[in-house]
Amino acid sequence: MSALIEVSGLNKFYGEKHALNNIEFTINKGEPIALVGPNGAGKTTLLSILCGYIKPCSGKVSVFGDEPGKRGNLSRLAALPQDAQLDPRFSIAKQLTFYAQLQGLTKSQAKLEAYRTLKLVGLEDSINSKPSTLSHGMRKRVTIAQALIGEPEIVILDEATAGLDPHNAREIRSLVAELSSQTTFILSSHDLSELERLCNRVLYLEDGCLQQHHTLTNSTDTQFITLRMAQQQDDLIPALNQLSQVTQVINTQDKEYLISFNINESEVALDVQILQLCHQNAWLYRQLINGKTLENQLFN
Ligand SMILES: Nc1ncnc2c1ncn2[C@@H]1O[C@H](COP(=O)(O)OP(=O)(O)OP(=O)(O)O)[C@@H](O)[C@H]1O
Repeated sequence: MSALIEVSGLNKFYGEKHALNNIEFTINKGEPIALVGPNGAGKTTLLSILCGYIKPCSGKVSVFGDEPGKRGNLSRLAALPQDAQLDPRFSIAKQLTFYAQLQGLTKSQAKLEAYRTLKLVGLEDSINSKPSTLSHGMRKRVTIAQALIGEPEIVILDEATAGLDPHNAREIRSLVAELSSQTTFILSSHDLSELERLCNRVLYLEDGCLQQHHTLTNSTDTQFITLRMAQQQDDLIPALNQLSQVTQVINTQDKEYLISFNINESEVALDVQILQLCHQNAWLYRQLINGKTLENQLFN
């Protein structure tokens, strides 16, 4: 598999501030990547370097085998900043047509491309609307359509669903999932459950350092069960600890328990035993997940 992005020994300073500290990772074609980290961790700085907006102080960064931002590669990578804005003066069709023309399409090709991308985000009926007549969610979808112009191979979406209602957020997630076979998405978000659903790999930045580098496959994860209850149950932890396969139970947050266990082939599967336990005690559970949630992978 060819690497689309290769980063090694990357450092970025803003004056005394060491914003990125010796970062190293590779992104291959067709694997959606999540970029996670607390405020000020260096996510925007890293994304800006990948786009070629700012230069690293040291290290190697290669995008499509070239320096980031190389002219010939500009249409191959699109980035949607968190605060992307539309021009209030022009219809969304005009704006997207203009951006498509900037990529070298003729006016008629560009119009078709504007229609194609607006259709992808479900806005083909609003094509002649000005941004002020659209809802916040619709405007966000227009900016995502803009990022998809010209079918870029890499699309960076910074907080693509922030501020959207659940319906709109779901539409965007479906679109990303649908396009992931042909487009490599890099998604930055504070919504870990969203990233968990969409991404195979996670880059976790903290204070400029790449702290963890996960692959979200369940194969390494089968020794954990995450149990979400309808109510906090004081008797639950002692009862779970009585089950012979269970090695540890952590109350990770309100009503959520992370259960570590050793598989014993001769016994009834642990998830079944846990459900029986809930049934016998009339404890209402909300969700049982085989494995750890992304949040628990990062923080527990
Ligand atoms: N232009 C700049 N000049 C000086 N310091 C900067 C500049 N841009 C970012 N920083 C600092 O570098 C660090 C990383 O900032 P960055 O914006 O990359 O973090 P982030 O992870 O994107 O944060 P957030 O989640 O809040 O958007 C922060 O301490 C920030 O204050």
